[in-house]
Amino acid sequence: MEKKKIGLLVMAYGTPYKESDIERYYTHIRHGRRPADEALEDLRSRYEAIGGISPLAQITEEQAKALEQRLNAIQDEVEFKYYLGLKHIEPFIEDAVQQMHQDGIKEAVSLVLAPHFSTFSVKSYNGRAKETAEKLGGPAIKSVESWYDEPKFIGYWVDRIKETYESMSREQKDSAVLVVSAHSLPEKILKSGDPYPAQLQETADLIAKGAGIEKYELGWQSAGNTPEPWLGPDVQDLTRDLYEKQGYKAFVYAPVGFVSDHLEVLFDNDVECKVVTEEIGAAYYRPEMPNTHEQFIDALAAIVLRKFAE
Ligand SMILES: CC1=C(CCC(=O)O)c2cc3nc(cc4[nH]c(cc5[nH]c(cc1n2)c(C)c5CCC(=O)O)c(CCC(=O)O)c4C)C(CCC(=O)O)=C3C
Ligand SMILES: [Fe+2]
Repeated sequence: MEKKKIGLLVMAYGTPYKESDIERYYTHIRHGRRPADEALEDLRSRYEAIGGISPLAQITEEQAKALEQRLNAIQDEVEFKYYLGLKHIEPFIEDAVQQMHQDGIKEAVSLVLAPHFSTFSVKSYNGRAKETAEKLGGPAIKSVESWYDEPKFIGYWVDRIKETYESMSREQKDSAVLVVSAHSLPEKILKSGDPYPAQLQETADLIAKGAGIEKYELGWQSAGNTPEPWLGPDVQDLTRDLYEKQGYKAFVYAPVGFVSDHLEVLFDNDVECKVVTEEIGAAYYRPEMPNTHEQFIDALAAIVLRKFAE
């Protein structure tokens, strides 16, 4: 008998596919307002600094494929079929839902490739998916809201961080600090009781406990360039501040709000934070991002199956 097909809607931020996509991508992020030339040039130069374009598009696709494969390997009741839905470039979330509908998919599970819930990010991804499905009359979508405390996801970071500390000299290890971070958001999210900061704190506590790390700090990164206040401390400022107050000799960055190698990590951590650690003469460490690591794909599979069974 043929197995029932279940849509696996994998959603992610999206990135320009080529240099000439940068302008329309940035315009989409800005809700249709074209960025000023200077801002556009700034973004272009950051992509330039990480090799011209981001590896994110390819990694996202590989993650979705690996997750589909894993889900179909660990159960044989249904067949999962992945659909990629991006926030700021095609295939958009709406395109993916439309495709599931056309393919006759009646049930789907949606997952955002970002662990922490916020009204700014995950809520809008899931909202766009559900709204499109309602308009079309299907599929029925079960949405994962957050997975910041999934044991296998925590386990991924615990293992990477342990490996990192084990690679250090005794002297570094004795004066090292772990900086756990996520993308900053405008401070106004706090007024509506957004769970985002508390979820990051919990991820950090779980990872530190698992890795047996006592010295760790929460940081925010990649804040937007707007006049309103954003959540802080920013990871660069935090690095300087920690060095001045505690004299740490090694900084280990775990940007756990992200799951792939992309601009925010390859530039905001690997270039910008590194500039600061070099300035103060401290060692810079940034463990590998989850990408398609087996342990991480396993974590995602567990999360999807649990949601599907609800
Ligand atoms: C919460 C959050 C996540 C994590 C959750 C999730 O993944 O959803 C995330 C991820 C990402 N953000 C990314 C890229 C960008 N985000 C921008 C701007 C913004 N992000 C915001 C929020 C988030 N962003 C916000 C509130 C703005 C300001 C918009 C405005 O109100 O104006 C801008 C504009 C220029 C700039 O500010 O740098 C760019 C280029 C890339 C792709 C990198 C690549 O291409 O490799 C990724 C994975
Ligand atoms: Fe962003």
